[in-house]
Amino acid sequence: MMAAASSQFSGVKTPPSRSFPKQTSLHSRSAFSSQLSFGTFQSPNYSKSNRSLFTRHCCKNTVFKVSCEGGNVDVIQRNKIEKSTLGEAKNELTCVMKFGGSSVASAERMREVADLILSFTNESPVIVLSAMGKTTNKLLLAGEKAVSCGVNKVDDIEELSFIKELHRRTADELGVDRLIVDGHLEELQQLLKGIAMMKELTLRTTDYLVSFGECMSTRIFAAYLNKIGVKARQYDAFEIGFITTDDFTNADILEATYAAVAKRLNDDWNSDPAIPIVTGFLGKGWRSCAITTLGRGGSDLTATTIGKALGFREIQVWKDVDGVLTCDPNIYPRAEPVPYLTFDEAAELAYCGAQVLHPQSMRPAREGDIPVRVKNSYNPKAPGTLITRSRDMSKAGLTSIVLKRNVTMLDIVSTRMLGQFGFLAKVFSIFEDLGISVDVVATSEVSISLTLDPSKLWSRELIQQELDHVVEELEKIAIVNLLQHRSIISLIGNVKRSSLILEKAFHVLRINGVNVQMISQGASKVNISLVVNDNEAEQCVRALHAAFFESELPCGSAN
Ligand SMILES: Nc1ncnc2c1ncn2[C@@H]1O[C@H](COP(=O)(O)OP(=O)(O)O)[C@@H](O)[C@H]1O
Ligand SMILES: N[C@@H](CC(=O)OP(=O)(O)O)C(=O)O
Repeated sequence: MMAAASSQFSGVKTPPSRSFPKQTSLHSRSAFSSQLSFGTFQSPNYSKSNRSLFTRHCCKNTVFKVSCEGGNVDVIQRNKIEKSTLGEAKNELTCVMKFGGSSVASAERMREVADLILSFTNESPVIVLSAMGKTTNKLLLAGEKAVSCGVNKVDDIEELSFIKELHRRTADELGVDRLIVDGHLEELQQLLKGIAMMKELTLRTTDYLVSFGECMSTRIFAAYLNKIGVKARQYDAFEIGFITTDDFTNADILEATYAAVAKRLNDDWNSDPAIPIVTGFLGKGWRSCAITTLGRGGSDLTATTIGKALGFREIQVWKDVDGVLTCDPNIYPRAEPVPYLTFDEAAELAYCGAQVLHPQSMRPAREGDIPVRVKNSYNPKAPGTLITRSRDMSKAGLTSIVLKRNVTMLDIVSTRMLGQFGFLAKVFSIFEDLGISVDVVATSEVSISLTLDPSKLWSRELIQQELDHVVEELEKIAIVNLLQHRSIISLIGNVKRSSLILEKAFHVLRINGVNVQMISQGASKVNISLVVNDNEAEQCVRALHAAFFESELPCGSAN
C-alpha cells in the first residue's frame, strides 16, 4: 500500500524521521478570505467521462505488513511488488475513508485509526476526519457563553479550557509537536474574545468558530502519520475546492467542487504522493469566500463528495456502531445492523432523522454510483452496511425505524375563501415566503396536516415568534390548529409491502394504546411516516422494533 511511503521504509522497526510535506505545516487560515482560486480547471461540471483522468495510473501496489504493539504501528516487513520510486507515482488514490468524531476522540483512538488505515494494504485512501469527540458541541457552547460573559471572562470558559487541554494532550500523547495546534488554539481564543466584544454570534462566525475542530484534528493526525513514517498531507477543505452556497451552518456543495477537488488531490498525489488528510464538514462560500459548514454530521457529505470527485470504487464511513442499525441504539440497545441498503433507503433514513448519516450525503454517491460502506472503527471485523443503487428486495420488509422528536404539526382547514388549487398553493407559498421547510404532509380537499422541519435551522429550534407568524398568515385563509411536542416515526423499507407493514404497525400501536395523529407514505416509496405524541414515541419504537425484528412473523426482515 501507499507508494507514498515507499522510500521512507527500509524494513526497519524505527520509523524514519518526521518528513512533513510542505502542505502539512501550519496553514495560514487568513488565506480563506482571499478570492477563490482553485487551479486552472475549465469545466466545473463533472461527468463520468472525466473518470479517465483519474484512472490513467494502473494499480501497482506496495504492500506493508504492520504490527500494532503498545498502540504503535511498526513496519515489520515491506513487500515491494512493483519497483517504484518516490515522486514517480505508480499508484492512484483508490478510496475515501471517513472517520467521525467518536473514531478520533483521543490519542489512543487516533493510533487505532492509523493502524486500521494501514491494515488496508491494497488501498491508497483519502482520509476525511471530523473534529475530535464532542469538540463541535463544545465550540458552539463556548461561542454561546462568549456572547454574554464579557471579554475578561473568556479565558475562564470551561469549554475553551477543555478544547485546549484535549488537543494539546493528544498531540503530546502521540508524540507530535504541540505547535501543530497552538496557533489555532490562540486564534480560537482571540475569536471568542471578538465574539464577547461584539456580544453577537452570527451564523457566519459560528461556522468559522466550529471549523477549528476539524482543522486541528486533521493536523494532529497527519503529523502523527508522518511521525510514524507514513507520509501524509493535511488539507483544509476550504482551501482545496470545496465550494458551497453561502448558507452558513447548512451550506450546499456546488458542482464546481468535484473538478476542483479532483484536480488538487490528484495533482498533489502525482507529483508527491502522501496520504491526503482532509477536514470534513467545511467548505468555502462562493460569494463570501468565508468558511462554511455543511450542517451537523457534514463530514459524511465531504467523504461522498470526494468519492464522486475522484471516481472511486468505494466510499467508507467509519462510525462507532456496526453499520446502519434497525433503529437508534440509544432508544433500543437491541437494534441490529442492516446489511444492505439502497441509496434511496439510506437517504430517506437520514432525512427522517437517523443521526448515523448526513441527509445529503447519499446524493454524490448516488450520482457517481459509488457504493458506500458504513463500518465500525471500534469493531472493524463487523461487516457493516453496504449501500448501493439497488439490492434484492424480494425478501425485504421493514429495514429500519427512525424517530424524529420535538416536531411541530399544523392542522390547516380551509375557510373556503379559495378553491382547492388556490388553497394548497397559498398555504405552501406562505411557508416559502417565511423560509420554513415542510416535512410530512397529508392533504384532503379542504384540509392539510403537515409537520415543520426545523433541520434547516440546526443551531436553533424553530422559534415561537416564527411559528406565531406562520399561524397569523395561515389564519387569513384557514382555521389553524398548532400542535407541538409531536414525533415522527418513519418506517423505512419495502413499501411494496406497505399493507402488511401498516397492518402490523397499527396492530402494535393499538395494543399499546397509541393514537396515530397523521400518516403519510413518501413518494419515494421507501417510507411510511406516523405522527404520535412525543411522550409515547420511544415506547412505540421499542414495541415496533420488537414486533418487526424480533418475532417470527413475516415482513420484519432487514435483509
Ligand atoms: N439507525 C441508526 N443506526 C446507527 N446509528 C444510529 C442510528 N440512529 C442513530 N444512531 C446514532 O448515530 C451514531 C453514529 O453517528 P455519528 O455520531 O454521526 O457518527 P460519527 O460521529 O462517528 O460520524 C451512533 O453512535 C448512534 O448513536
Ligand atoms: N464535527 C461536525 C461534523 C461531523 O460530521 O461530525 P461527526 O462525523 O462526528 O458526526 C459535527 O459534529 O457535526
